Amino acid sequence: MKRMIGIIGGSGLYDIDGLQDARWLTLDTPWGPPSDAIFTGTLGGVPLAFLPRHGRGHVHTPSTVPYRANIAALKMLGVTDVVSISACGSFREEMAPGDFVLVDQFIDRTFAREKSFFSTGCVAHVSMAHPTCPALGAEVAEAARGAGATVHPHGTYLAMEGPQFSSVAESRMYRSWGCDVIGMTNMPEAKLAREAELCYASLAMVTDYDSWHEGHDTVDITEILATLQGNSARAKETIANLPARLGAEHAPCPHGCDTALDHAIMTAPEARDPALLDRLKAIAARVL
Ligand SMILES: CSC[C@H]1O[C@H](OP(=O)(O)O)[C@H](O)[C@@H]1O
Ligand SMILES: Nc1ncnc2[nH]cnc12
Repeated sequence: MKRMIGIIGGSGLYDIDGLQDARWLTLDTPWGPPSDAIFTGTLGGVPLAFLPRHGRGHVHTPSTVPYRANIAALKMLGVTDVVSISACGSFREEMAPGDFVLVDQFIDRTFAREKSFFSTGCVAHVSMAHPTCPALGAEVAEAARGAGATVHPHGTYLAMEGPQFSSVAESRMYRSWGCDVIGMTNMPEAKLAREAELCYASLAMVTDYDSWHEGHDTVDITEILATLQGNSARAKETIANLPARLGAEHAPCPHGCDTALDHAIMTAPEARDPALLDRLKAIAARVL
């Protein structure tokens, strides 16, 4: 099938350069409108859709980002591969501000968000044992290295509710749990991408040492913004490198991202809610 790259831009990344035939598309989904219009076009001959996660001007808090609408809108546009770009704090000395981390595991501590497209009348359980696509992630990591970034190839991301940052005690606790980085937005985004059978990779840009590091100030937004400004050119170059690495064809995912719903739906056909099924067609038509 034809590939379409979807980029979800995090804090500090509200647009991208170099798209051909570019236009901002306003879309609606069965879960309401996404965070903003979606910037679509082609980059290096590959169709690409860019969505600023918080909206242009940074309107949505991590809790109010319409995660379901964002993933549904990308799926409805024909996106096959989602690359999530985020700012994060670091729990590791060696994951220093300015470095990039290819996140491949999550601990989800968010609690005030809708986390599934499925619901009463159509229940589904997808696997999140391996929450990101290793094949897509490997290309994203190389694209970032090609942009001159120091890239750590693995990382466990603690997803916190926010919007306040962690206390020193929380920061130490997450570190003791073995987490590598912390942010407020990759969950439920990764879960929803899996439900929508999209390959999903998360590239997190370290902006600070959160609040555990005795040799550094506790995290504050001024430090984060300064690091983000320094990093945005690298993030944009990473995106520019992606089409050549990924190519125009999306082969069946060797890790099964695009068949995640094969055995996931539990609800008997005769017990399914027709109104919910109607909405679910936007993301799960393949199995309904
Ligand atoms: C700007 S600091 C906190 C904010 O930044 C990150 O957002 P994103 O993941 O969209 O880059 C973090 O998760 C918080 O939402
Ligand atoms: N320390 C931190 N905690 C949560 N989200 C972040 N985003 C960037 N730095 C962060």
